[in-house]
Amino acid sequence: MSHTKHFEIEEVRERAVLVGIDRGDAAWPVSESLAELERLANTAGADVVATASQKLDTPNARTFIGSGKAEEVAELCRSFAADVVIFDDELTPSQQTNLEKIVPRDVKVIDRTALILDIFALHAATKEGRLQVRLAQNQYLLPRLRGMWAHLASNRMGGGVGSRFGEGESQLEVDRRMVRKRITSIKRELKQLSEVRALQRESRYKSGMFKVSLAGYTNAGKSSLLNALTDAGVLSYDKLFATLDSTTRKFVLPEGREITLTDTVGFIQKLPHNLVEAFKSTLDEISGADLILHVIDASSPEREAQMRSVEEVLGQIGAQDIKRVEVFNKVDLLDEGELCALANRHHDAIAVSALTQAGIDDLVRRIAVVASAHDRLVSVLVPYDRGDLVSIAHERALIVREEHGESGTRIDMQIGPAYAPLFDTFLIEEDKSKAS
Ligand SMILES: Nc1nc2c(ncn2[C@@H]2O[C@H](COP(=O)(O)OP(=O)(O)OP(=O)(O)O)[C@@H](O)[C@H]2O)c(=O)[nH]1
Ligand SMILES: [Mg+2]
Repeated sequence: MSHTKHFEIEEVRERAVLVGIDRGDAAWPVSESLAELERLANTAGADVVATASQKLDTPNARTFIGSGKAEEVAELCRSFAADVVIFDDELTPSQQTNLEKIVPRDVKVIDRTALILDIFALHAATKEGRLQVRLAQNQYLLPRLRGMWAHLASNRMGGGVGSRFGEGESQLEVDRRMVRKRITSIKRELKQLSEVRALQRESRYKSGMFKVSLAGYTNAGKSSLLNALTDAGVLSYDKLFATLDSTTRKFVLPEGREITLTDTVGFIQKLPHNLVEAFKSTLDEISGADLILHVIDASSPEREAQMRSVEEVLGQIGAQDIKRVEVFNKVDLLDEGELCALANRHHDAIAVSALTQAGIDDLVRRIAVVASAHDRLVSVLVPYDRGDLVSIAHERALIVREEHGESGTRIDMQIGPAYAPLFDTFLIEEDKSKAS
């Protein structure tokens, strides 16, 4: 696959030191958070050579960690010939500057947010995806711009070369203005693309098809599950954020009803706010769904905390009221006892394995139940010159009984609210007790 090659060819792996603070959070122990940061670093092309953490309730305003700890990190960089220090939380611009003065020259200091942005930039495949990443990158950059040309400023004051642009304006102001302009123009381009996407969604909506979105923590197996259901051939990868662009596939439920399934970008704890905003139109695929399959890696030790952070992001994008089914994936990695405990804790959930296909039928059945929850139960008599309606019934409804009589085809069926009105003129009777 060309994607794999891409990683092999460009591999110049950097040596990274990871730094986290221990806030005594039982749900996300610092060790787990750093383990995740290591996976992010690996995905971005860095190997972790050393790790440091410090117990702290609130970060140090100047250097994030205490100054003694910062010296220790600098020492680690020297001993392990590190190229980069990666902090597990977002640094303020001044913390970043101060830390860069403490670590050896040429060692970069970055944070989790910059790392995630980097991975997104590596994996963005469509025009919209790339624009969304560039928007988030520029928004991240804006407050972090420094007067890189500060040493020239004094020369400029005295006139001469380089002093003639933007009178009275420092290089920093020029840079900021440029980045702001770039942000505006990216936003404009994105707006046009999102209008196109909205139209596509609209036409899918008008088609009345039931829309299902797969959402969940990164690496939970959303793409694998879409592949298991539809042979979509979506890239699934043991890397974080393998999927950035949503893929929509048509899926036919066993009863014959057609629905759409959409794979989406994964979530992560401490997801940069800018990124959520920049990916708004991609995330609209989730907030516009009729049903969200919340895909969970059942084998992850951080499973419950991951579920909570997904719920949080779903709230941020206004998807909290959409019907949701929890799908525990990778159950092939659990033993009997763990499976029982899972079932006890989450009664309503479905356990599956995209790998072995276990539980996939249960999942499809559950989707079918939810898709038919708003159906009307009707009996109609369709005249023989309306074969078009009979086809619609076959494709979109759940047929209970079908008979060919003298004056037409009698169909007893469960049909969604989007299609039912088409049959109103041929209605014989309706069972209102089914109304939901
Ligand atoms: N053992 C096991 N591994 C699985 C299963 N489903 C997925 N995986 C593996 O988990 C990894 C992540 O799978 P993906 O389908 O790429 O996960 P994703 O949720 O789409 O991830 P992102 O797109 O990065 O958010 C891959 O290495 C898969 O092979 C499963 O049921 N069992
Ligand atoms: Mg994926």
